[in-house]
Amino acid sequence: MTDAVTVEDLVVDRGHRRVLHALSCAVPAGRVTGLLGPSGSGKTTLLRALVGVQRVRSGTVTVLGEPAGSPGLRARVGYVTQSPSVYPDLTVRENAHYSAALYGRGAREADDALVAVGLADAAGQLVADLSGGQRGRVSLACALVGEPELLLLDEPTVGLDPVLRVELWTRFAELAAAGTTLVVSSHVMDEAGRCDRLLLLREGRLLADATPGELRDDAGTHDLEAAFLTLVRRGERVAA
Ligand SMILES: Nc1ncnc2c1ncn2[C@@H]1O[C@H](COP(=O)(O)OP(=O)(O)OP(=O)(O)O)[C@@H](O)[C@H]1O
Repeated sequence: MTDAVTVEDLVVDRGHRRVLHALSCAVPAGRVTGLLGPSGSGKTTLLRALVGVQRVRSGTVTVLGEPAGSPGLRARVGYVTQSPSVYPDLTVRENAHYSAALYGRGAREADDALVAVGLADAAGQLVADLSGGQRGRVSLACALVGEPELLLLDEPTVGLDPVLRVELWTRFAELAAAGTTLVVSSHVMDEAGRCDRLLLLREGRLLADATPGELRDDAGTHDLEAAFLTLVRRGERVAA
């Protein structure tokens, strides 16, 4: 299996503090990789480094064979930030169609993206009138419409009800099956089981790079949250 992303010895400082400590990892192509870890562990910072918008102190980040942030990657990498990047004074459909135009796609792709995020019925509504969860889904639709090879999603399921969460994870699996590489950050461990591979971050260090099954076997528990805690405690014992 080839890797869509490789990170080697990545060091990032933010606000005079070291946020990523010589982090090395890889993201397999055509799979859903979960980026899991507590709040403040460095998930967003790592995603920003993959997009190429994060100032890095040292290390290398290679994305789809090119250095992260290379101009040639702009149309090949989609990034959905935690706060929705949408136009509130446009309707849902207008937002999707505008993004489609930017990516050289048509109205059909824009409408398909709205169906994929469950917003077809809200297409005529102004984004300003939507709930936070709905706005997040408009943002996701705007990234999907460009059909990027690598899709980076920062906590895309926050604020969504359980039905929508399951539907979106199903959609992520479908995208991966069609060849898209996805990196999905979350601090909800019950979502970890839906990923093909997991990168577990804690305080800017990689605690584990494994499949959910490997993690369960290693920690001797079926519960991924418990497995994560076992790894944390093991790390603390080693450090002590
Ligand atoms: N703009 C900034 N300036 C200075 N420090 C920052 C900035 N943004 C984040 N940090 C710090 O970097 C560290 C990692 O933050 P990051 O946002 O990457 O974590 P995260 O795992 O994505 O958290 P969350 O799940 O809460 O979004 C934190 O200690 C945070 O305080």
